[in-house]
Amino acid sequence: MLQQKIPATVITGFLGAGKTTMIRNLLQNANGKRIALIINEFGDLGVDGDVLKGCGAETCSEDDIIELTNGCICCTVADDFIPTMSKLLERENRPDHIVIETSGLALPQPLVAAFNWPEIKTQVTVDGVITVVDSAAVAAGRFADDHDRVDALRVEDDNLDHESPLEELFEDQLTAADLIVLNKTDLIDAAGLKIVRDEVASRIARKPAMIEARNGDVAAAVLLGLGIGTEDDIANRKSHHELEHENGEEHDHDEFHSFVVEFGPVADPAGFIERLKGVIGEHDVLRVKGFADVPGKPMRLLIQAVGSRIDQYFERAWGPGETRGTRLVVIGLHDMDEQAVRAAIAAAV
Ligand SMILES: Nc1nc2c(ncn2[C@@H]2O[C@H](COP(=O)(O)OP(=O)(O)OP(=O)(O)O)[C@@H](O)[C@H]2O)c(=O)[nH]1
Repeated sequence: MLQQKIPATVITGFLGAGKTTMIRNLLQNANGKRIALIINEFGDLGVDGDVLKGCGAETCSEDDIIELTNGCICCTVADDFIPTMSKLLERENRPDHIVIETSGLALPQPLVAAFNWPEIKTQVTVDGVITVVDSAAVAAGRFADDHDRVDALRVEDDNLDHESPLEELFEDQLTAADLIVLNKTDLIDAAGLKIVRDEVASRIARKPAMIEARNGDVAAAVLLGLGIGTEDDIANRKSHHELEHENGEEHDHDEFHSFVVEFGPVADPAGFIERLKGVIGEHDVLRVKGFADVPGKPMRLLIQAVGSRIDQYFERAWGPGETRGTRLVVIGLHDMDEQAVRAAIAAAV
């Protein structure tokens, strides 16, 4: 008997838009559907996987959460993604649905195109691509505000054929979408939301549905079961890179840079967060996430910075064999001064 294809939902969106938060919600209201999750992160700390493993949803056990940390999924399709999918499909206990969280810097197009590879196409179909948008960041002009800077760089470097890397990625992720989730609407008012809707609509020729959300709280029935089969249409949703390099030049992430800072205990977390905010603002850091060791506290402190907005909460107890320590991933544009940021964070502790 021919097995039914397993639907796979691709969740994309820029750094910190709320992908992991939405997936966490999804796992907790998946109505008994068994979900396998493939998570890809930029920066190799595996924070998202940790956050999701800790969510305790019965519909997705730790075995069902697979982390791909060898770089952005769009660049490691052949080496990483296809073998992972093949292994998943060989399992006796196949999932009802596969959810893939791309890194915030990934282009969804090569990933979706991989579903046309023969070994995958017969068994899985892309249920839909969902693009999560940080509405507050869009309203603040985050993806459109550095035209001057890019123009200045272009004067310095004739080879620069890109628009702003943030803007380009934002458009590429929207271009791939079957459904757009305008997240973080709690941070803006009605006028801001109108700006976001107009801005998003102006970036894409197709008109996928747009829904609004807070903390990624969207019913599973809305996210899963779109039934689009996006792999058949992905050639019509080309990224800037594909349009510019039809000759097959490799795509890379040279526009962005990430590193991990590690240090000891943070005795004054409130003060540290405040000072970290300053460092982020001064050096235009895009994203910081990781865990801190707060002396006297049995739990580790999760730190999540998106631009200079920082969330923090005690996430889970340090394990018995686990070495306490503070480890943060820092992500910025390629010209971020790593040594200066390292020194500034060290001074902020
Ligand atoms: N105020 C507010 N914060 C949110 C909302 N959704 C997510 N966040 C916060 O935004 C931060 C980033 O959320 P994540 O879900 O980790 O974002 P992500 O897209 O998975 O991030 P990357 O994997 O780094 O690309 C976290 O601190 C979340 O708690 C929202 O609707 N409103």
